[in-house]
Amino acid sequence: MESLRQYVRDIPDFPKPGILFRDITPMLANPEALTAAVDAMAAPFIDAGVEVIAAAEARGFIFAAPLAMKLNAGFVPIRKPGKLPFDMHSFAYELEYGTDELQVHVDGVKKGQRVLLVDDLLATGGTMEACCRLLEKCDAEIVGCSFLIHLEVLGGAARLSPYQVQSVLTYGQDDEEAELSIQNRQPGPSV
Ligand SMILES: O=P(O)(O)OC[C@H]1O[C@H](OP(=O)(O)OP(=O)(O)O)[C@H](O)[C@@H]1O
Ligand SMILES: Nc1ncnc2[nH]cnc12
Repeated sequence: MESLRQYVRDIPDFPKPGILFRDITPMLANPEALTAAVDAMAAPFIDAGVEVIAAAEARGFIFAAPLAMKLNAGFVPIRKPGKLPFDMHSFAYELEYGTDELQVHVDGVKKGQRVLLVDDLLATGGTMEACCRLLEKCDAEIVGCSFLIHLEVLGGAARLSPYQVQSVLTYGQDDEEAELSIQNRQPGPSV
């Protein structure tokens, strides 16, 4: 599965200075890589009795619908303010690069339904923690959280410690340091 890494492009200083952005658009553009990513995100939960996939917009949606179809589950959108038309639960949270708020319809998930939460990437965990809080307000049973990418150094997994957290690609301290040193390297003398 490490071969999927070649489809993740690193963009320094996006969307703010100091952020190393992990751009998954090359993976999305490749049919084999996209299929492999969805299959790997679903695999740990194939026999988990998942009834609903829930995910936050926008990048979470990309993986949520194919995972729902693969696991024979429904899909419940978690959206940013001003998008949902019916009564909703809300939760405000902090991001790696800002603050935001998420909402879900009060009847999106029924009491006791088994929900798998999905997102492209786990950084600080603020987004996924907000999603978990929203589903707890619905009295859902959270089966786990499935990510394509986990940025370990940002400590997001600890915020999700009550739940089973799975990721396909993990970027640790060594990856961050190696990539930062490449970005900072000065051109050497030509020989
Ligand atoms: O673990 P965290 O620190 O919360 O960061 C991870 C979240 O950040 C990104 O979404 P973003 O809010 O940038 O929105 P987008 O999906 O609309 O691009 C990403 O898709 C995750 O949802
Ligand atoms: N470093 C990062 N790269 C891509 N998406 C992100 N969302 C939060 N942090 C991110």
